[in-house]
Amino acid sequence: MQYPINEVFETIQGEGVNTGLPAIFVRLQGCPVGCPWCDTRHTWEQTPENEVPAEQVLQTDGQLGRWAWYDAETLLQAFQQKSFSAKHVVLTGGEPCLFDLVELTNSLNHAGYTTQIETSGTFEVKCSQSTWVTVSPKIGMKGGLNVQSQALARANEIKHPVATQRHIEQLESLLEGVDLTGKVVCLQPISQKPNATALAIKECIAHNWRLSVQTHKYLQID
Ligand SMILES: C[S@@+](CC[C@H](N)C(=O)[O-])C[C@H]1O[C@@H](n2cnc3c(N)ncnc32)[C@H](O)[C@@H]1O
Ligand SMILES: Nc1nc2[nH]cc(C(=O)O)c2c(=O)[nH]1
Ligand code: SF4
Ligand SMILES: [Mg+2]
Repeated sequence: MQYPINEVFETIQGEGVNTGLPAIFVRLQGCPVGCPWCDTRHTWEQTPENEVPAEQVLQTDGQLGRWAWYDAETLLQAFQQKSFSAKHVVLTGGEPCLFDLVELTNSLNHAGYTTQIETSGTFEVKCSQSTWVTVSPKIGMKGGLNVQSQALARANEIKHPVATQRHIEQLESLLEGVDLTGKVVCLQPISQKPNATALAIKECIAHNWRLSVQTHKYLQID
C-alpha cells in the first residue's frame, strides 16, 4: 500500500509519554479536521500539483505542503539511505489514520522498529498490535468529525490540547464511561501560551493527569 508522505526526519520525540526518545518522524499528508491552532496546516491538503519526487520529502518541509508516495519497503530503504539511527518511528500528519496503517506498522516492527501513531481520534485506528497509539482527541472542530470510540479504546495515551477551561470540560465529558485502565492522560498547552500552560499545570495536579509540553518548540528543533 502507498502512503502520501510530507516529510521524513530524525529528531527527539518532543511530546507525550515518549518525550526524549530519539525517533524517525514520518508525516503523512492530508487532514480534514481543521483545528484553528494546528501547527502543521501545510499538511491539510493533498493536491496533485504538490506531488514531488520521492527523494525530496526526506527532509523537513516547513510550510510547503509537498508530498510523495511511499510504501513500507521504499520507506525502509529511505531510512537506510539517510543512515538514521533511531529505532522508534512516529507516524503523524496530517491525519495518519485516514489510512490503513496495518501493513506499514507491521513492516516497520518486523524490521526492528517500535512504532507510534499520533492521531486526532476522528478515524478508526488500524495498526499493528504493538504500536503505541497517542490519541489527541479533536472535539467540535470545523471539519465536523467526531472522536471515534474505537480510537479512544485503542489509545495507549490520550493527549489533549488545552487553552481554556472549556477544553477541560470537553475532555471530562469525552472520558465519561471510557475505561482508562492502562492509559495515560496528558494535557498539552496549545502553542506554549502562558495561560494555557498555567491551566494545564493546575488541571494536571487536580486530576492526577500528566503534563505534556512541546519540548521541541522550546528547544527550537524539528
Ligand atoms: C499536528 S498533529 C498531527 C497528528 C494528528 N492529526 C493529531 O492531531 O493528533 C500532532 C500533535 O500536535 C498537536 N498540536 C498541533 N498543533 C498544536 C499547537 N498549536 N499546540 C499544541 N499542540 C498542537 C496535536 O494535538 C497532536 O497531538
Ligand atoms: N520533535 C517533535 N516531536 C513531536 N511529537 C509529535 C509531533 C507531531 O507533529 O506529531 C512532533 C514534532 O513535529 N516534532
Ligand atoms: S487533527 Fe491534527 S493535523 Fe489535523 S488540523 Fe488538528 S492538529 Fe492539525
Ligand atoms: Mg508537531
